Amino acid sequence: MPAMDFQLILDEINDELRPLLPTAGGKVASYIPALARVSPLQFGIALRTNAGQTAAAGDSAVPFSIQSMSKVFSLTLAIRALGEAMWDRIGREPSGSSFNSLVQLESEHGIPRNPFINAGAIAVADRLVSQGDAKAELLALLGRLCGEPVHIDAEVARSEADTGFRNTALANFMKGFGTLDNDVATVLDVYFNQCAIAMSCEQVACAAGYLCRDGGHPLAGTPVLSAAQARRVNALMLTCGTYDAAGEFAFRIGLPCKSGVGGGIVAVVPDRLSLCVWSPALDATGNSLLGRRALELFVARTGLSVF
Ligand SMILES: NC(=O)CC[C@H](N)C(=O)O
Repeated sequence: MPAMDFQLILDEINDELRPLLPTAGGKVASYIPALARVSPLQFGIALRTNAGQTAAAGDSAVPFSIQSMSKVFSLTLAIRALGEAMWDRIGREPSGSSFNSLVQLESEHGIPRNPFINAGAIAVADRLVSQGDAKAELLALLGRLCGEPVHIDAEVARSEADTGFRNTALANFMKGFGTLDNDVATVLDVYFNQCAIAMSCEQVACAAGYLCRDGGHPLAGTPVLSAAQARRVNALMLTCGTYDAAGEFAFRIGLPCKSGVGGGIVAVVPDRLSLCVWSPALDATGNSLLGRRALELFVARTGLSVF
């Protein structure tokens, strides 16, 4: 099989989608004021192969708010620290509900369906708070994974905290059920700050590289997770990573994906490559509209999919 020209493929996707930016529709996440100010007229895509080859197009070097893509990395830290015990109070089923939904928590006794909906990620943040300085550890992990320092956008973090009424409700509700060990304000501070980490497509594509390498560090090769743990994170990304659009993503794209309301989507082709696409305008399920289209085009052009 001839080697694929990934740079050409990403250039073609950028050329095809960029002209659609003004008319494609979708909306930037307006419930977080600092995100509402981001221009929707941006599109970037980047990938890194297991051989270390990189390709990138469009606004691939522009840092953006990684938002819920951070949940992959916080889950990774928690699995590293706790192993199987990580799952004592967090489920592994798709929710079929929106990312910030409260509705299942009541009948399910405060146990969040999975670690990628907000409730689940807040419960993961609680586990990390019990382990030490969660914010510092997350920044250190991401910095090591992409080989460059990353930082928290303080304005976005403040904005999230100022308007995080639903997340505060989720955390209090879980605290009432005994799902959280630590105080709500401390846990939410970690959650809001992890969502406010700023990274570019190129950095995220590199950082997620352990998920297509059986858990091996993308730059150093040392284990970040075991192969079995990495496989499970990928399974959760496929089934739960894009919330109530996860079935549609599996159907149309067929790759483990994790989205964020900053407009980023990180995707994994196991044993092959990791990629990240970013465009801030979101569809009704909170997933990047053109990001999804870009992944569909990528899979159609390359034939790469887990199915
Ligand atoms: N889907 C997301 O990216 C949601 C993250 C966002 N910070 C929130 O809590 O609402």
